[in-house]
Amino acid sequence: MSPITEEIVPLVKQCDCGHLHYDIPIEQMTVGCDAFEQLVAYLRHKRYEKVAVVADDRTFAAAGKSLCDELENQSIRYTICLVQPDENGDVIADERSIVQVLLETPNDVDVFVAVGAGTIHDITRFSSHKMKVPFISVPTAPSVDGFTSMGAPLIIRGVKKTIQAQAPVAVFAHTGVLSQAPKEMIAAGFGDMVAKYTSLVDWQFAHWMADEPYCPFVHQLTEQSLKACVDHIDDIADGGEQGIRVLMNALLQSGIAMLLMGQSYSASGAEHHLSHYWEMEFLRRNKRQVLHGAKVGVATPMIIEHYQRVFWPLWNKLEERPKSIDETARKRLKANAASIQKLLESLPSPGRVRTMLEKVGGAALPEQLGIDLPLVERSLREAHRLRPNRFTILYFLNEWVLGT
Ligand SMILES: NC(=O)C1=CN([C@@H]2O[C@H](COP(=O)(O)OP(=O)(O)OC[C@H]3O[C@@H](n4cnc5c(N)ncnc54)[C@H](O)[C@@H]3O)[C@@H](O)[C@H]2O)C=CC1
Ligand SMILES: O=C(CO)COP(=O)(O)O
Ligand code: NI
Repeated sequence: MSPITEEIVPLVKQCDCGHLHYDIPIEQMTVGCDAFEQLVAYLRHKRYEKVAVVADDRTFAAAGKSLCDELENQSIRYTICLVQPDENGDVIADERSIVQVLLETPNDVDVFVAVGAGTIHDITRFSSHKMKVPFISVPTAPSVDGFTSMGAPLIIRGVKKTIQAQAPVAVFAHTGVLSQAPKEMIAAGFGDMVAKYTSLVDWQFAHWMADEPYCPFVHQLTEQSLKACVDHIDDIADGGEQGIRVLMNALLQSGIAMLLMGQSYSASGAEHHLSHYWEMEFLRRNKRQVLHGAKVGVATPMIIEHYQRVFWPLWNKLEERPKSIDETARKRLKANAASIQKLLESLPSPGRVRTMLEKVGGAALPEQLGIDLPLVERSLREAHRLRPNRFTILYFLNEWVLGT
């Protein structure tokens, strides 16, 4: 166990929110410079003899090679699958990558080891789950909060869908590898955390307005991770060991929060839907991908702005638009009016979020990432449809109030 899971497990047992919480299958979580030695000891302890390492060219160079050397030295049998990039040079968590992993993995494998960032993890998470084999996580960059979650956001026939699969049985994050990761990936990890400002607001709103399952403990875990990153923004911007540890632990904890719900409510709201929409559009246009955390980072202040400029004035006038929402929704809005107002007021200003993103070396505006204004505007009208079962303020605004 790790300090994170040691603290969380007993608290989950006490949680009385009334919702099912998934068990945390993660037996060991190491964030340190001896991560690879610990991984080998774990493999021995579990008697995992046939290991399938999944990486891509870059993550193999960053960590896979030295990990495989260690396996070799310890006479542990392994195969390597280097997932191929697409025509644009991007490794994508899609059908082709999954089939490659399934084809290149022996049927009698004991355990998978995902050596990479978010994409390699999701490919491995899904493939290992389908083969009914556990997987071990070796993050190569603190770029997303998906290492410990159970969902695999995949591109299937060009559409980004999240399929619940499995969480890793152990995580071995090498601090030496993480601090050598490209600076943009560290900034992206911070962006994925900043996105929790709006995802948590959307989640709370969804609970009040649409009775979506909600858990205050999971909310608190996520908020705590966000706060740790904001409080240590200078360390994260420095890129030193202390900042990398804070960021990585926050990302791992937010992933566990998702895992507990078996859903990404806590970590992914309208800002993520914009990002997914842009990602799909870039694939259609054959444009090089932009890091997930960079996209959700710039989408966060945009969503805050949109809620303040569009939702708030309309919400105040809902009484004058009797046809726009039904009676149940109107009653719920009335009952929660003060809380919703407080919730929106709790959000930081868009300017403050942009300043934070810039401080860690990230982009603050979509155009800096090559996301043009017409695409931004279209996504604000349509992105919520990517997740028809995920209620957000954007969903409410577009489907219930404006009827777009
Ligand atoms: N499962 C979940 O709950 C979550 C999944 N995600 C998913 O994760 C994906 C994005 O993952 P990211 O980590 O942003 O990017 P990524 O995994 O696509 O990696 C981007 C690039 O960075 C390279 N890279 C990774 N580590 C490196 C290192 N140490 N040195 C040099 N290059 C390195 C990779 O080879 C790749 O070319 C998206 O598909 C997103 O939807 C994001 C959050 C949560
Ligand atoms: O990126 C995520 C959390 O940071 C999860 O995204 P989904 O909601 O698309 O699974
Ligand atoms: Ni994310």
